[in-house]
Amino acid sequence: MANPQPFPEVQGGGSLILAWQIKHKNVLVVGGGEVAAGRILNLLNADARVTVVCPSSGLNDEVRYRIAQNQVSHLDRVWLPIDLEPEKNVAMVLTAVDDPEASTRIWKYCKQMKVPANIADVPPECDFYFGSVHRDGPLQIMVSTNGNGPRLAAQIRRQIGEMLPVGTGDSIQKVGMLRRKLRRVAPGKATEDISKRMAWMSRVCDEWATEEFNKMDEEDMKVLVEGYEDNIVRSFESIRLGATDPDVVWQFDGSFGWM
Ligand SMILES: C[C@@]1(CC(=O)O)C2=NC(=C\c3[nH]c(c(CCC(=O)O)c3CC(=O)O)Cc3[nH]c(c(CC(=O)O)c3CCC(=O)O)/C=C3\N/C(=C\2)[C@@H](CCC(=O)O)[C@]3(C)CC(=O)O)/[C@H]1CCC(=O)O
Ligand SMILES: NC(=O)c1ccc[n+]([C@@H]2O[C@H](COP(=O)([O-])OP(=O)(O)OC[C@H]3O[C@@H](n4cnc5c(N)ncnc54)[C@H](O)[C@@H]3O)[C@@H](O)[C@H]2O)c1
Repeated sequence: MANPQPFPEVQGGGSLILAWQIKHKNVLVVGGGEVAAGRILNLLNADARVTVVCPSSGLNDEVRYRIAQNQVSHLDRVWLPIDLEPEKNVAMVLTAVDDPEASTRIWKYCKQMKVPANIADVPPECDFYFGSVHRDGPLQIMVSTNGNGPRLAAQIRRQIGEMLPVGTGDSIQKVGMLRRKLRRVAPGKATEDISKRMAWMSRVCDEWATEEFNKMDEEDMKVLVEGYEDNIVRSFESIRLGATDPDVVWQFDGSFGWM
């Protein structure tokens, strides 16, 4: 039966998928094996400040490399409650250890100290799950199966990645540059300024193809933003052809380019 309400239907049982801004915050990773190595890479990609607590004898090559490169700090021992002292300002704990009792101890202590934690492999001891992430510059797509099939999540993530046109990340980067340029040109903070900026930017995103953003250079951006005050969104084609009327895509001058 069709949904009688005009509002989206609630589908409980999912996760709240967010993009956690962990940049420059302290994260404690317990364990230094293969799973820890994957988690550390995710954290470094998000500019977190990472401390790994793990006896040297247990480090795998990748974690050892991150430590040697000073990409992460290292405590050469097993986890201790002092690792979560309030002055250490730990924003998040990730454990990837092969000792379930230690894992549960760490989880309970994290709850006592009110620090969000993920205990790899133990869903009931996770404030949040990891997902499989496709990364292309500023673009991140996370696939979660909500604990049903992590390996399938990785397969789906690969399929999604293969579907996307080459250069999608670069196109998004350009949109980011355009939005920053627009806010420099029109920095207003009043509600009507924000509404106008958002409406114009939404039109640009709807009217321009992703590949056109990819090709857009500094000069194109400048010309496009010049239309902002008058609420004009010129097409990529008209900008490249140098036409001034936004509705005139191309005016034939009879020259076929010979004059
Ligand atoms: C996505 C990914 C991210 C990452 O880890 O970074 C991730 N697991 C990955 C791989 C993977 N994990 C496991 C296998 C072996 C094959 C298999 O069992 O399927 C493989 C495949 C492999 O190794 O190839 C074993 C496993 N995993 C969990 C349990 C416990 C359980 O299910 O109860 C068991 C043991 C089951 C048992 O005892 O038999 C639990 C979790 N694993 C999650 C995330 C969370 C749910 C995410 C979701 O559902 O989408 C959740 C709930 C908690 C968490 O850990 O955050 C990463 C792929 C990254 C990538 O490659 O892109
Ligand atoms: N969720 C997932 O994606 C996923 C996938 C595969 C495995 N796992 C599970 O994650 C855990 C880790 O897997 P792995 O392959 O990295 O194992 P691993 O054996 O390679 O690494 C375990 C690490 O934990 C360290 N360690 C053990 N006790 C410790 C303690 N008290 N304090 C600090 N460090 C300690 C060891 O020295 C070692 O570095 C296992 O429980 C595994 O079953 C999870």
